[in-house]
Amino acid sequence: MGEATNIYPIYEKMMTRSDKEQLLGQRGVMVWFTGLSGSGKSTVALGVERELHKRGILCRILDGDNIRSGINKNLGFSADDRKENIRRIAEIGKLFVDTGVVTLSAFISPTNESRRMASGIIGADDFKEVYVSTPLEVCEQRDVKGLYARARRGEIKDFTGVSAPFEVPEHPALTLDTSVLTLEESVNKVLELILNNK
Ligand SMILES: Nc1ncnc2c1ncn2[C@@H]1O[C@H](COP(=O)(O)OS(=O)(=O)O)[C@@H](OP(=O)(O)O)[C@H]1O
Ligand SMILES: Nc1ncnc2c1ncn2[C@@H]1O[C@H](COP(=O)(O)OP(=O)(O)O)[C@@H](O)[C@H]1O
Repeated sequence: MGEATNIYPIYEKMMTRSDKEQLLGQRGVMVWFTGLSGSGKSTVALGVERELHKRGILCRILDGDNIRSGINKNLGFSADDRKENIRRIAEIGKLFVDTGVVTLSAFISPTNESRRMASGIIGADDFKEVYVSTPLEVCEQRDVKGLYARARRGEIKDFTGVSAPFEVPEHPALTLDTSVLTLEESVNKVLELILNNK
């Protein structure tokens, strides 16, 4: 176990990213949503996916439903586990981007350090950070899953925005406050970001 010493790269035999992008007629990119629970990351990502699909653009959403319940089901919400969660998501995302797929990631990713790591794994040119800046009070009022109420009662520890930190992104490509923008407006802004990424 440990070091993979007997593995030899086969990359020179593989079709390239550019071959795949030509096949699909599109460019791979990672749209990295970040924001509090309930801010609207998944809802906006779903809207974007639907619109891309209509335009014949292949898209993949990575979110808690397919990552935290699968490959990352051994991870919780300590600072170390969140970091590992993001690292694996970025590595998986990179595979999709390298296949020419428009990839949408919808995780809180609460720290600048973890988002920097994700950008480093994927490559800064292919990494578009979208900060869903919906205020905590609005997210808490929505309380889609009833988790804020439980966190306030002390039933969930280290809950982002309540008892664990969220660091505001320093230079996002886009900021969306879903308490001000309609869903359609947010979706259109993300679409514009993707479609202008030539
Ligand atoms: N302690 C704590 N803090 C924050 N969130 C919690 C916690 N426990 C469970 N949940 C639920 O898990 C979802 C966040 O998971 P993420 O993988 O996006 O978080 S992170 O990026 O690793 O910080 C988040 O879902 P979303 O609402 O989709 O963001 C919560 O429903
Ligand atoms: N303008 C809006 N844009 C996006 N979501 C909105 C908007 N207005 C209300 N919502 C609601 O806010 C909630 C956001 O939840 P979700 O997308 O799961 O957030 P996250 O993935 O960030 O945890 C959904 O119930 C959604 O219907």
